[in-house]
Amino acid sequence: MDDSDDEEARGRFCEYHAASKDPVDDLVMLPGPLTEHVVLQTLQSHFFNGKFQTRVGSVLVSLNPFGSPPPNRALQTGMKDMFTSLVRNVRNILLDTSVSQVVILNGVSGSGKTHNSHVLLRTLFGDAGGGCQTDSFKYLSAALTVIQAFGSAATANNPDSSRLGYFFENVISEGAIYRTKIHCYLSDPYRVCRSRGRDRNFNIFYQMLFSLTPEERAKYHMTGYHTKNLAYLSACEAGTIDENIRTRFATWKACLGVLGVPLSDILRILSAILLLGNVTFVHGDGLDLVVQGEKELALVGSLLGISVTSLYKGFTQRTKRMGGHVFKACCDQDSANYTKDNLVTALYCRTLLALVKRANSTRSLKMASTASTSSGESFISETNVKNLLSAKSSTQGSRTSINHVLAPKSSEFIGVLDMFGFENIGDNGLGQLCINLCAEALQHLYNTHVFKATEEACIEEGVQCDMDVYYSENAPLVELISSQRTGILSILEDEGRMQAPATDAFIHKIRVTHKKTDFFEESSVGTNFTIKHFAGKVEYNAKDFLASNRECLHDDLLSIFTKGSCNFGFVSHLFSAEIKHLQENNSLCRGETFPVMPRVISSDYVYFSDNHPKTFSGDFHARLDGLLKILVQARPHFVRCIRSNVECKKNVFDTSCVCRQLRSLQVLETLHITATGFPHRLRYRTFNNRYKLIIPKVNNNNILKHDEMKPFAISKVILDVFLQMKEHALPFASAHWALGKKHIFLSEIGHQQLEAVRDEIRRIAATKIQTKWRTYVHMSRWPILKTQLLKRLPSRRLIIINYYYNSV
Ligand SMILES: Nc1ncnc2c1ncn2[C@@H]1O[C@H](COP(=O)(O)OP(=O)(O)OP(=O)(O)O)[C@@H](O)[C@H]1O
Repeated sequence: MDDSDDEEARGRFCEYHAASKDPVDDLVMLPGPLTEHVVLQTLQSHFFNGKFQTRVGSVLVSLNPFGSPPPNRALQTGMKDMFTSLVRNVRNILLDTSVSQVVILNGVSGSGKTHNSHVLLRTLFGDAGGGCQTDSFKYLSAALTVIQAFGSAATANNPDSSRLGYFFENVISEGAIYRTKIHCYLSDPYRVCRSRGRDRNFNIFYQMLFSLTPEERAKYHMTGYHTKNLAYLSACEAGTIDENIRTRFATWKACLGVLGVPLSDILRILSAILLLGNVTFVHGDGLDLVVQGEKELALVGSLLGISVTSLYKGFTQRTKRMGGHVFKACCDQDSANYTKDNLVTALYCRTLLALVKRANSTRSLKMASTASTSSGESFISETNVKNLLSAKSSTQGSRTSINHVLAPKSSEFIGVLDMFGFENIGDNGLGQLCINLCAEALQHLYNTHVFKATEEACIEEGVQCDMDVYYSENAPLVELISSQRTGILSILEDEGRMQAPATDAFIHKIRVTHKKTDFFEESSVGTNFTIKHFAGKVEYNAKDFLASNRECLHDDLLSIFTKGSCNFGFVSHLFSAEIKHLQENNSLCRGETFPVMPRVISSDYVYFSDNHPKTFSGDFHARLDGLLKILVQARPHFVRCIRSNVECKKNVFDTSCVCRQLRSLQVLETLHITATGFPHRLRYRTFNNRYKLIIPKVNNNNILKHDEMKPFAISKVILDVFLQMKEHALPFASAHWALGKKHIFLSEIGHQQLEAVRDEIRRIAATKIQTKWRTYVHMSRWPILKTQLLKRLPSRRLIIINYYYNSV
C-alpha cells in the first residue's frame, strides 16, 4: 500500500464511523451518568425494538424474549450479528495468539443459556466448520437432541430446564473446527426417583409415554400405564404437556438412529425404570421382605433380562464382613427400597453417559466432510435428521475419508460453556448446593477476569485510573462451601466416613465452624442453614445430605448383571467396569460398594477407579475442579443471560425481575469498570505487531526497521499517528490509553477505535490485493481469449473488448 491508500483508509474510517456507529449498541457509549435506571431503560427500549443483545464492552448481555419474533428481518440480522461478531472475534484471537478461547454463558434458570449456546455453536460452525449443512454439524445436533431429552426436565422456572451442564469443546486445527467434544455435568441425578411438586421427572419419560404406539407399549410392557399410575411420575404435577411432544419424540428416535444406538435398548431401560417405581418392599410375617408390585417386578425382570429371583435377591440380600468372616444378611425394608432407588438412578445416569460417550466417539463429530445433505437449519429439524439418516446409509465412502483426517497439530479449542444457573427452589438439597457452588465458581472467574485482574494490573504497573467500582467478592463464599479443610462439603464427607453418620452432628459441626463466617446463617428450623449467595439468600435443608452423599451400589446387586445371570448386553455393559473388578477377585460378593455414577474423566469413560471420590459431592467437586482447570487456561468471553420475566411470557419486560438479575450479574459494575477503566492491556510488542499498519508506509519503513527503537517508543509513534487521525474524525479526542511498565493499557473506546481503524485498513488492503490479482488473472488469459474471439467475433466488437483490457 502506498501513502494515498493510507489516506483513503483514514478517510473511509471517518465516514464509516460517522455513518454506522449506533451509540447504544454498546452501553459504554451511553452518555453519562451511567446509572441503573439508564441501563434498564436502554435494555427495555432495545427489547421492545426486537434487539435482544447489547454489549458492555467485551461482555455481551442477552435478554430472553421467550419466543417473541423480531419485528423485522433487518433486526433479526442485527441480533445474529452480535453473536457473529463475538464468534469472529473469538476465532481471530485464537488465530492471533494460539490461546484457547471459551465463551461462558451465565444467568438464572430460563435466561436462555442453552438457546444461546446453540446459536453460538451454529454460528461457529457457519464461520469455522463449513456451515450448518455439514454432516458433522448434523451429527452434533442429533447428539444434542438425544442428550437434551434425557437431561432436561420441566421445573417451576423453565419447562425445558437443563439438568445437565454442557461444555462444548471445539478443537481447532488450522483455523477450522477439527472435532467437537461434548462434556456433560450431571447436577440432579436423583430427580429420576425423587421428583415432586411442580418439578417434573426428566422430559424423555413423558415423551415416551405420550408417543408409544400400542404395539410398542405391548413390547415394552407399558400397556395400561400412564403418568397417574406410575409412582415416579405421579408424585409431580403433570402440568400442561407440550403439544409437540409426539413430534419431539419422533425426532428423538430418529436422532438416536443417527448415533447408531438401538432404540429398543434405551426404551427397555426407560420402561424398567418406570416400572421399578411401582415396586416397594415391605416387612412381612417372616424374615423375608414382601414385594408390593410383584407384576411390575416380573416385567422389570423380563425387560432387563434377569430372573425375578435374582432381582429380588439383589435388592433384599446383603453380603457383610465381620471379623474376617463373610456372611449374607437380609435387608430391612428401607434399605431394600433405597437400593432400588439407587439402581434406578444408576441405570438412568449410566445410560445417559453412555449416550454422551457414543456421541463423542462418533467419528462424524470430527470435522471432515462439508458435503451438503439438506437445507434445514434447526437444531431439532426432522428434515435434517431424515436427510442425515439417508446420507448415513449412502455415504460409507465419505466416512472412510473421515477416518483419515489428520489429527490436529495443537489442542487449541473454542469452548462454549452452558452450566446450570443459580437455583433456589424452596426445598433446596445437596443438588442445589452443588449447582450453586458451580454458579459461585463461575462468578468468581468473572470477578477475577473482569474486575480483579484489571485493578491489580493497573496498580502493579503504576497506571493512574479513576476506577470507582465496588463488586461483590465471592471468594470466601466458594471457600465456605468447598474448602478442603473447613468447607461444608468436606465436613459432609468427614461425617459420612464416621461409624454412625448423623445429620445432627453434621449440622452442629458446620454451625460451630462457620458461625462467624459472613455468608453463613444458622436457621431456626432444625436441619436447615442459610447461605448468602451472590444471587440471593438460599436456605438449605440438610435432612437428606448424608443419604444423598453415600448412595452406593452393593456387590450383591451388581452381581446380577453378570453375563451368566443377565441376558441383556446393554445393561451388563453399563456396569462392566465394576463387574470386571469383582471378577478379578475370586468371589463376586464380598461386601464391597460402588458409586452410583460412573466415573467420567473428561468425556472418556472410566467406570470405576480406586482413587476417585465415591460420594456425590466429592465426585461433583472433582469434576468442577477439572473444568475450572481447563477454563483458567483459556481466555474467557462472557455472555450474561437475563430472562425478561418470571412467567416465561412473550413480549413482557418485567423491570424488577430484570433489575434483580442485572444486580446479581454485576452488569452495572461491569459497565463502570469498562467505561472508566482500562479493560484491555497488551504487551508493547503485541500491540506494535497488531497496530503497526496504522503508521503510513513511508514512516513505517523508517520507524519499524530501526533496530534500536524500543517497542515502547514504537507504540508511542503508533498512538501519535492514531491520535492525529482521530482528532479530525471523532468526538473522543482525548487519549484512551495509559503506558505501563510492560503493557499498554487501553480503554474500551480506545480499543474499539483502534480495532475499527485496523479493520478498515486491512479491508482496503484486501480489496486492493484482490483487484490486482483478478486483473493479473484476466490479463494473463487475454492472449488465448483474444485468439478464440478472433475466430468468432466481428472485428468491431473485438476492438471494444481490446480497448477495455488495455485500459485495465
Ligand atoms: N433468544 C430467544 N428467543 C426466543 N426464545 C428463547 C430465546 N432464548 C431462550 N428462549 C426460550 O426460553 C426458554 C428458556 O431458555 P433456556 O432453556 O435456553 O434457558 P436456560 O438459561 O438454559 O435455563 P436452564 O438453566 O433452566 O436450563 C426456552 O423455551 C427457549 O426456547
